[in-house]
Amino acid sequence: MKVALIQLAYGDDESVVDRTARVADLVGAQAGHDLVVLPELWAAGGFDYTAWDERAEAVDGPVAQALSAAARDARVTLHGGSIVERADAVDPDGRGLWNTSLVFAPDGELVATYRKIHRFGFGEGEPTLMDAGEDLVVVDVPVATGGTVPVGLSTCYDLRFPELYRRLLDRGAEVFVVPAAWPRKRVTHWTLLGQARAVEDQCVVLQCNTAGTHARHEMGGHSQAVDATGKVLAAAGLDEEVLSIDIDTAATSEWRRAFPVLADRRLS
Ligand SMILES: NC(=O)CCC(=O)C(=O)O
Repeated sequence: MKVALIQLAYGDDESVVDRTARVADLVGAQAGHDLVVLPELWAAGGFDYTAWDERAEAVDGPVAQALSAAARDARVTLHGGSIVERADAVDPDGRGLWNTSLVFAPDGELVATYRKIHRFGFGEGEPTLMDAGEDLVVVDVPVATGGTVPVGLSTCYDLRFPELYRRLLDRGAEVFVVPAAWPRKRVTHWTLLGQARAVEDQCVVLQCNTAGTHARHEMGGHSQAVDATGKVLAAAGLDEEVLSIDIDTAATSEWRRAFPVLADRRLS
């Protein structure tokens, strides 16, 4: 499976319209990959809390439409990072906004949505402004060499909750995708936890972080692809960068057979 992780950098001065056009061009340049991944909340701004309400949109809103067209033009499965989703049907006790990932097929069809389950902010930001997602999502991504790969979805702060990944594993995931807006000051946790999830669940982990500084938060970059043995296949630095990785997906089941630690679980 050929994967591109687009570690996007942005600041406070670029409009959402300009950033969306730039992202569409970056996705367009990834034709030939099976799966292209963008970071969390790249259009709304990962830590730009005050802009989220104004930048919220439906899953068929302007950013989603641009992503759909970009997936179709490049003929790739596109994990569009996430948007601030505003839904039509809202629980009267809820906030009516979610941090929602959108996955588009190579024909541009929206094939999966995932609402971030663990909200980051300790009483600020996400927990006060957004509702928590409840549903686990595993999506089958087609690969040019034949067949599909089951990919489990998660977002940023979710990475700190290993039980989520165990449940995705139990739903058949062989790859975990983690788009993020993870700050530089905790980036060692980001790289370490990604490798831990790969080792403990014997899954490939694809982490796509944000770069640059926005809303006074310096982002950590260091996107990475980790194989099911915990080996780092590719790693980015601090700046905007696209990682292109060829993943041997058959190696995951070979490793699970050779080192069958998951068969020794006793508390599932
Ligand atoms: N956007 C996020 O979920 C940030 C998570 C984070 O900074 C952390 O877990 O540390």
